[in-house]
Amino acid sequence: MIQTEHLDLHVGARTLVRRLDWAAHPGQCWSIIGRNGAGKSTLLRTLAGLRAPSGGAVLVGGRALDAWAPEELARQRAFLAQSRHDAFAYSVIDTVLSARHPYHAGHYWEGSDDHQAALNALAAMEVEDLAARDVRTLSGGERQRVAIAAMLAQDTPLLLLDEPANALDLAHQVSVMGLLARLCRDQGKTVVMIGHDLNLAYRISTHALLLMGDGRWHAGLVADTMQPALLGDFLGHPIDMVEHGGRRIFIPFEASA
Ligand SMILES: Nc1ncnc2c1ncn2[C@@H]1O[C@H](COP(=O)(O)OP(=O)(O)OP(=O)(O)O)[C@@H](O)[C@H]1O
Repeated sequence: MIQTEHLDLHVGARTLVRRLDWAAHPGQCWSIIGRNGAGKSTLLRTLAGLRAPSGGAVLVGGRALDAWAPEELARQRAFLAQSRHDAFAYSVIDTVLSARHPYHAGHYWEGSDDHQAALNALAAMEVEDLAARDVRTLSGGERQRVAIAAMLAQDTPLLLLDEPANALDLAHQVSVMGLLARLCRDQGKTVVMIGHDLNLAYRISTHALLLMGDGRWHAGLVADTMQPALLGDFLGHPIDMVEHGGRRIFIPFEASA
């Protein structure tokens, strides 16, 4: 679905990612893991086509990103940014309906199918009762769920999400992550997301991409990559792990007080 060939990412004099050869296939759910400033958001924005690579290439469906027309690409991948600023008084339903725009080149696009798709997405995120609200009046967690609903309404095979669990309470973190896992497992979607919660990432991801922030990276199945020694190395902090009821639980070591 998406792959990189010898991808380099530089910011200023720093190399964040060096020669990344990586691919995410339908049905796979990838977590990108690394410490603050390691380059996770820069990489995700590059995968979305919002930032040019410093070297190498990103391919979606086997075609270089710049070979896709913007509207065509918007039918292939949806992107959830880490933060957003709402300058205007749009309603929640209009915000989600606007995600249907790629399906209506040059035509009136608020057809009944689109309304249904938007309402279904709002219901999946448990925010259907907010449909008429001005987005500027929503709480942080409600706004995040509306943004994810818009991604669902965009109905793309590839979803790129920068910290989807941001601002969500515990119950919604678990339900949103569970939904993303089901989209991969049951509908063959490809999910690539950034997250700082290792336990949540391990529960729902099939694969992980670890970034060191100095060019080095490590990619593979979660069972192989999400190992305490490797995670501790990439996160710059020692991590312990316990197996409990078939689950792995990661615990950061704490110096005794
Ligand atoms: N335009 C820019 N000019 C200079 N430095 C930049 C620019 N954009 C990003 N950086 C730097 O590149 C590094 C990577 O940033 P990025 O946002 O990708 O990190 P991240 O891994 O997503 O971090 P976090 O976990 O804090 O969200 C950071 O040190 C950041 O300050």
